[in-house]
Amino acid sequence: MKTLISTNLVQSIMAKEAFVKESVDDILLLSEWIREVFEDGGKLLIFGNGGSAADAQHLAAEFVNRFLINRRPLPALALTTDSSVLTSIANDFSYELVFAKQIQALGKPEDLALGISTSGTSANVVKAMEAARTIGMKTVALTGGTARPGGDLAAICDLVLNVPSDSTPHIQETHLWVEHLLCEIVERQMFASS
Ligand SMILES: O=C(CO)[C@@H](O)[C@H](O)[C@H](O)[C@H](O)COP(=O)(O)O
Ligand SMILES: [Zn+2]
Repeated sequence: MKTLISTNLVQSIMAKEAFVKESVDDILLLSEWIREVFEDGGKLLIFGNGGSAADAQHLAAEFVNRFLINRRPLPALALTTDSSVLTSIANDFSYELVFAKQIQALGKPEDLALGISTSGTSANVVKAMEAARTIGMKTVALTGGTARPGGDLAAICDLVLNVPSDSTPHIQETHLWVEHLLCEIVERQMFASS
């Protein structure tokens, strides 16, 4: 088990290193887009399944409450939290529409849709991105994979930050890392006095 621990740790670090090597410019670009959305009166709408649903909620909480700096609340909403909305859409229509219908209800052109999917192929995330595009929102995906980087989301999003790994847990660990990093960059750019 000690070998498993050290191997797992090395592979997790390698996933993050490979991601940064490929995507450092896109991380900075996304931080600029998020800052612009907040400064221009828009909001983040964030969604994903399973562990990525937890990420969506985690990230929204960092922006609405605070990350490292006490400052005004920033508008970010996870589309994964209202069980009445989620179950009624899934029950009456299909699970594929649970995020898309919320995007149609809440999304404005000045908003940014942030979809989180380790495969890039989850149909409900894809349909939400299509809905966001129709509204004229910026569309960004955090994804993973090596054979088809970005999966189905690659073709329909304005920006895809892909973790070049085939391990779902290590992709998720990298997503959480970059989500925290984005919070730190945006907070510093908007609120740090020095
Ligand atoms: O957390 C994990 C696996 O580590 C799972 O809950 C995982 O998020 C779920 O299987 C998701 O449904 C996977 O969806 P996606 O990342 O491919 O869009
Ligand atoms: Zn997980």
